[in-house]
Amino acid sequence: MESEALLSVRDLRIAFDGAEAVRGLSFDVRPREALAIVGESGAGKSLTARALLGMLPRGAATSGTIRPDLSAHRGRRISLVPQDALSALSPVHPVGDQLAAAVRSVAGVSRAEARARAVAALDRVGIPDAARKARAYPHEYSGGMRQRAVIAMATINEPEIVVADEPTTALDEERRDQVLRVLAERREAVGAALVLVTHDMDAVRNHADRVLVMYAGRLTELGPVERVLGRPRAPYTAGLLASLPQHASAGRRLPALRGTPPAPGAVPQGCAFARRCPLAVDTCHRTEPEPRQADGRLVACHRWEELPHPATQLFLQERQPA
Ligand SMILES: Nc1ncnc2c1ncn2[C@@H]1O[C@H](COP(=O)(O)OP(=O)(O)OP(=O)(O)O)[C@@H](O)[C@H]1O
Repeated sequence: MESEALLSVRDLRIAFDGAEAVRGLSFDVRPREALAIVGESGAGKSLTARALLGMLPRGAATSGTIRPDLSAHRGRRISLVPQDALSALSPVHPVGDQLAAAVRSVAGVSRAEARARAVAALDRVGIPDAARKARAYPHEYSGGMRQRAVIAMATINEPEIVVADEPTTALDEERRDQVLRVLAERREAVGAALVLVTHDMDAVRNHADRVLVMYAGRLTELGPVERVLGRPRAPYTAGLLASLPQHASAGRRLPALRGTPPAPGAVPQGCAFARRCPLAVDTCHRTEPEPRQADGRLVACHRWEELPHPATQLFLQERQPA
């Protein structure tokens, strides 16, 4: 496994004022794979993604290792597609100039050549009339087009890894899949791996090879998408999937995870999910489970063998009054 890693994260910890938001996370990113990171708000997904880029917020204290360290090669070997395209583009320069500048920051090419590459890159992400649009400013683009331009920017220098942090959250539903398809197409064309932070399980199903499920700053489950989503082994993953709208039906309540995740610095002893877990026993409240290999994935749960399949009912019953 080590030898196939493009990037290895080991025992990553990220804390603010002593409160750990990421608590000992280890995983690999493999060449050309699409790795999705999912979990409820506050799980530490964005921090993890940004740590790969060396773009953590001020005040973050980190330990552990990320190898190789690509933070000095941002825009070349590793690039970011953020949630908000406007934060990735300068408002005061035409989009084509920004792409051309990105090209010239790595390749010793003429202005004309950089410009031609910028236009071609915009064309490839489906910007109509790319030569003209290259002269326009970001505010003259629609939201979906801006996000495509950012994808063009993030892939123009053929990086090894593209990190996309909720890249479609700001878009309407119709545009989301289009933008994800463009992202998949471009990163495949340049041979880059993708790390995709998302809340959208359809995006995971349609666009990722493996999925890392995070809870309270830790790995809960990590493995191939079809295995993990098809038959989750961690109760948390099962609860997350059970909470999706497709499990609601006439006259039935939507199954749901009770409660909320613990805040950094207030994580209880034992498994951080135990208080919300329908399968928790004493051990779960005492000892934090370490990730281990089980059924073709990594799972951090003392009770993974007891989880029924499908587990939806387990979460539905939890919500019903006694
Ligand atoms: N700049 C910061 N200062 C202090 N604490 C922070 C900061 N950024 C993040 N945190 C803490 O780390 C936790 C995890 O943040 P992160 O952005 O990684 O969550 P996330 O899983 O990406 O959530 P979301 O899905 O809402 O984006 C936050 O809930 C917060 O407690």
